[in-house]
Amino acid sequence: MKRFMSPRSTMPAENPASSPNPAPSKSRRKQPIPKQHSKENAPPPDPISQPSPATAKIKTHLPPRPPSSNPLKRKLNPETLQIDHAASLSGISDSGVQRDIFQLVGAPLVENCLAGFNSSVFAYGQTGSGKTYTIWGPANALLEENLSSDQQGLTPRVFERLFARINEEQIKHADKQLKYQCQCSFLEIYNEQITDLLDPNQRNLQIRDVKSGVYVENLTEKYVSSMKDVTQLLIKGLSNRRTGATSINAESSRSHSVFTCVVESRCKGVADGVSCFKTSRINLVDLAGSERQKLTGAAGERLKEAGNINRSLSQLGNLINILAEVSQTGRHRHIPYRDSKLTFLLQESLGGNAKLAMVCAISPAQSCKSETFSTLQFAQRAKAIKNKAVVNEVMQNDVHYLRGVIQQLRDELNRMRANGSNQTDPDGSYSTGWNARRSLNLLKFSLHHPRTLPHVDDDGDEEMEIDEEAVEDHCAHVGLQSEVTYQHSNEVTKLEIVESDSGNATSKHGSTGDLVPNTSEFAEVQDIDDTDVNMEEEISEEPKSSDMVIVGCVKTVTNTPNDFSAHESVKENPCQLIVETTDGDSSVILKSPTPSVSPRVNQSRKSLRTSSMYTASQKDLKDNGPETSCVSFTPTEHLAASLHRGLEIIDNHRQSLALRRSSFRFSSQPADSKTILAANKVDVGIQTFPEEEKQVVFICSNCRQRTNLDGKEEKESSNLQLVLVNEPESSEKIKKQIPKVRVSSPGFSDYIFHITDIFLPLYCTGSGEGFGWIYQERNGT
Ligand SMILES: Nc1ncnc2c1ncn2[C@@H]1O[C@H](COP(=O)(O)OP(=O)(O)OP(=O)(O)O)[C@@H](O)[C@H]1O
Repeated sequence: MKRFMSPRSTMPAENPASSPNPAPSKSRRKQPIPKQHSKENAPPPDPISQPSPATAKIKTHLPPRPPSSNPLKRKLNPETLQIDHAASLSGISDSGVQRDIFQLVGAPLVENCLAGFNSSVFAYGQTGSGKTYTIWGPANALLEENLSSDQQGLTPRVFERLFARINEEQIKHADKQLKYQCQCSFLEIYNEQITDLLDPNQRNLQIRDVKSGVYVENLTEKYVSSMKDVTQLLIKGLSNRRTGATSINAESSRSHSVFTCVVESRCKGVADGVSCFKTSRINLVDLAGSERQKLTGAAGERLKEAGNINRSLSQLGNLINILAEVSQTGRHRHIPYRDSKLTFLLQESLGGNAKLAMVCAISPAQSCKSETFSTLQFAQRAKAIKNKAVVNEVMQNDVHYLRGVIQQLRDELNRMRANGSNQTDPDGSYSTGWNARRSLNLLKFSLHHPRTLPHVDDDGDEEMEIDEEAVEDHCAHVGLQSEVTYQHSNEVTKLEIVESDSGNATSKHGSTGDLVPNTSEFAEVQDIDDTDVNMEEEISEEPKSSDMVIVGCVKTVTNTPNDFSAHESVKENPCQLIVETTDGDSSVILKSPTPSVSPRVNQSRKSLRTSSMYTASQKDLKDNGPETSCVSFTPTEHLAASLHRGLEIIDNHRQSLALRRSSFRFSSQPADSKTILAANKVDVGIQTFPEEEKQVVFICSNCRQRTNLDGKEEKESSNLQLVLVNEPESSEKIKKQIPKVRVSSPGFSDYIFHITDIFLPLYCTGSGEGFGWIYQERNGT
C-alpha cells in the first residue's frame, strides 16, 4: 500500500555518516531505499535458524516476509519455530493470508458493529512485521480493478462486508424503515501530535475530554455509503501518512494511524411504535512498530521518531499491563490513559465500551526473536483485559402511538365511570381491566421503561421508609408552620427503596449527534440489566411544597450490571429528587417533567468520541446536565407512570366498589380534612393496615382549591395532600406518620399504591378530564 501512495513526506533512511543531524523533512515522496553503508545500519548477520526451546504449545507458520532489502527476510524455518506464548491467543493466521485475518477478526467485527457494539482492531508488532500490510493491504489492492485481490487488507474487506450486510439488513427490515449511515475519519498521531489525514493542514489537533468521552476537535468526518467512498478516503489518508525508510522497512510507518467509522442505524417498531437507534464505532488502528535502534539503524529525525514511537508503545504496554491486572485481580487502580495521546484517544477501546481485537504481527527472523516474544507477551496480557462492551442503543417512544394508548385508556376509564357502581357484569369489568392492562403493557413496551412503570405485585409490598432524623427535622420545620398534623407510626425510620428492575438489556449508547433522546430514556438505556437500587433518603430541611415524587422511579445510570447503592438527598425543588451515589461520583436527579421532544437531528456531532458510552446526543444531554447522572422524567414518562397508576386506581376502584368498603378514599369533600401533609418530595408507600387503623383521605388540588374557597385554611402549593380523618394526637406522632400510610382493601391481599399528585384528580368528582388532564397539567398547558 504505502509504496503506491503519494506520501506527504517520505523521509529517507538516516545515514548517520552522511546526515548526522538532518532537518525534519516534510516531504514524504517516495524515495528509493538508500543503501546502508554504516556499520550500524548494516544488516545484522544472518540469524541462526534454531528453534526455540521445545516447550511449545502451538506450532505456527509465519507470514511471508518483507522484501529482500529487509533484514527480517532471513527467517527461521517456520516448521520448526515454536512459540510458548501463543497458547492463549485466539488464532494464528497461517502464512499471513489476508482472508484468514478477515475471517478471524473482520467478520465478527462487522456483526458486532451491526449489533451496536463498538469494535476496535489494533495491529501491534515490531517494525516491518506486516502491520500496515495487514490493516490496509497494499495500495494496489485498493484499486477498483483489484478489489478482489487476495492481498486486500482488513479494512477494505471490513467495509465491503459492512456495506453488503447493511444492504441485507435494510431489505430484511424494510417494514421497520431500518436505515444506516456511516461517517468516517482518519487521523495519525505523530510525535504525540494529531494530524487529520483527510485534511493534512489540520495539525496538532486537540483531544477534548467531555463528560461523554473524548473526541478530536475539528477532525474531518465524511459520510460514506459505498466501498468507493471508503476507498477514496483510505487512499487519501494513507497517502498523507508519515512514512520513512529504515533499514528494516522501506516504508516504515512513523505514526500511529486510526481509521474510525461511526455506524448509526434507526428503525421503527411496527407493532409498538418504538424507534430504536443504535450507534457503533469501528476503530482500525495501525500502530507504529516498535524498533531497536541497532536493528533499524535509525538516527537523527528517525531516531527521534523511534523514541516517540517506543515511548508511546511502552505507555500502551504499561496501560495494558494495568488493565490486565485490574481485570484479573479486580483491584481498583489509577488507569493512566492520559500518559499518551494514543491511550487518551482510544481509552474506550482499552478496558471500556468496545470489543477489542489485537492483531500481533511477528517476524520469523532469528534476530527478532526477543521482539517476537515480547510481542506475544504483549498479546497475552492484552487478552487478559476485560472490556465492558454494551449495545449502544436508545429507544424512543412514538408520541402518536402513545396518544392512541392514552385515548384508549381514557375511553376505558369513561366506560368504567359510566358503569359507575353497577358492577353487575363481571365479565365487562374484567374485560375493561384486561384491556387497560394490555394497553399499559403495550405502553410499557413502547417506553422500554419498566422502572418508570413499577410492577404492582398483588402480593408484594413495596415499602418506603424515611430517614427518621431527617423526617424529624422536616416535621419540626413543617410543624412550626402549624399546618400539618401526622399520624403516629413507630416503625418508620428511613426511606429505603429496593427496586428490582427486570428491564431489557438495552444499552447505553444511543445514536450519535443526530438523535437527541430524552435524559431519562438515556438513563434507562444505560441500565442494561437488572439493577437493585438501595437508597437512603434524606429529606431537605427546607420543605417548600408538598409534591410527592415517586422515588421508585429512580433510574440509575450505570454502565455495568451491578447493584447500585445510592444516597439520596431530597432537595428543595419540587418534583426533583437528587440521588447521590455513595461514592460521590454521580447523582441521579428526578426532575419535573419537561415537554416531550420528538427525536431530532443534530448535525453538529463531534468526532471520535472514544468514550462512546455516550453518543453525541447523549453528550448533549450530559452537557446540559450536571456532572452528576441526571435523570429527568419527560412528560411521556410521567404520562406512562400516570397511566399505570390510573390503571391501579381502576383496579382498586373496581375492587372497592365490589366490596363496598375500603379503609381509604379519595375525598371530594375537603371540608373533612384537617390534616395536610407537607412532606416535600416524600414518596408514600401504601400498605395494608389493620382495619382498625385510622382512615386516610386524599384530596387533590382541585378539591383543595374548593376547600380554600370554602374558607378552609390552606397554604399548600402542592396538588396533593394527605388528609387524616382523625385529629392527630401529638406532634411526635405526627412526625412519624408522614412517611407511611397504609391502605387496605379487606378481603384482598395487600395492595401497593403509589400516590402522586398527578392521578388524584381522576378520583375527584367533577374533575372529569381524566388522563388528558394529567398530561396537560404536566405540560403546563
Ligand atoms: N503477509 C505479507 N505478505 C506479503 N508482504 C508482506 C506481508 N507482511 C508484510 N509484507 C511486506 O513487508 C513490508 C513491511 O510490512 P509493513 O509495512 O506492513 O510492516 P509494518 O509492521 O507496518 O512496519 P512499520 O511498523 O515499520 O510500519 C512491506 O513491504 C509489506 O508489503
